[in-house]
Amino acid sequence: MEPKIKHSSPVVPPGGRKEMIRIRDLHKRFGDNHVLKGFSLTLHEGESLVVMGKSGSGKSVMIKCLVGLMEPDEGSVEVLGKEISTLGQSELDELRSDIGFLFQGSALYDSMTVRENLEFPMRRHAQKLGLGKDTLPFVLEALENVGLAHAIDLMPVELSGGMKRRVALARALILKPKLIFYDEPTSGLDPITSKEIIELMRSIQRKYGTSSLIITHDVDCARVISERILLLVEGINYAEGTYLELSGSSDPKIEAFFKK
Ligand SMILES: Nc1ncnc2c1ncn2[C@@H]1O[C@H](COP(=O)(O)OP(=O)(O)OP(=O)(O)O)[C@@H](O)[C@H]1O
Repeated sequence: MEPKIKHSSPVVPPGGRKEMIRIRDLHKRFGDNHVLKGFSLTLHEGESLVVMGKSGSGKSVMIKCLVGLMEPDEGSVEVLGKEISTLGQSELDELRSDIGFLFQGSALYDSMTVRENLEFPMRRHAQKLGLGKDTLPFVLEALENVGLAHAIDLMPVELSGGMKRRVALARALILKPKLIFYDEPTSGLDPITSKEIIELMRSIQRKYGTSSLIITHDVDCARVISERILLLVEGINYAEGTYLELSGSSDPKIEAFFKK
């Protein structure tokens, strides 16, 4: 029997869970290159949604539209109940403080210690968060969450690739964001380190109930971390379902994602 997979249709919230992200009928073109052709996505509160798509399918374009770095040609993009296209710069900045980002390459500041790297996003939002001068307890809690409290005074050059990724994860989480976006969280890591990062993402997800949007090519990451997977194919949300539903599909366009 074919698995039950939704094709190109918006998802009904399970049990009426709050919608943290709601994208509807998103279109984005660059000249003749029509990248997103009516893409829709819903992320519910506390959910881990994985988006998979081939290289060049428009995953980064979708994320940029989500955070207001790119304007959609058509469609609606709501994050935490706010329509992105209606927000001014200061409202966008405020919204971004509720979002944690873990992007490819970790992007730590090489001239700052681990502690300073973690303090950086806190300083930017200190007023909103009502933070005083003593950021150390926050930094320590964030580092303890990723098992790196002992590395607080090290420089990025002294860290392994996996440690850098863990520090970047701690930094993404230090403001206890409502939402976290992961873009290829395991790219460039060996299989054992990838597994460690995936496990950390899972434990943090459980501890804080953060809603997560994860972009990945890594099938193991998708299997372990996702409650739901959405496949972006030819500009639309081609299929969505659980890992088991999708990986058991005989549709060649779906099968292609799960072949090892
Ligand atoms: N600013 C831009 N100007 C013109 N074309 C762009 C721009 N940004 C993205 N594109 C095009 O949009 C398409 C989707 O790009 P995008 O970076 O979103 O792909 P992706 O799915 O994130 O790929 P990857 O997995 O390789 O990172 C590509 O054809 C790309 O060339």
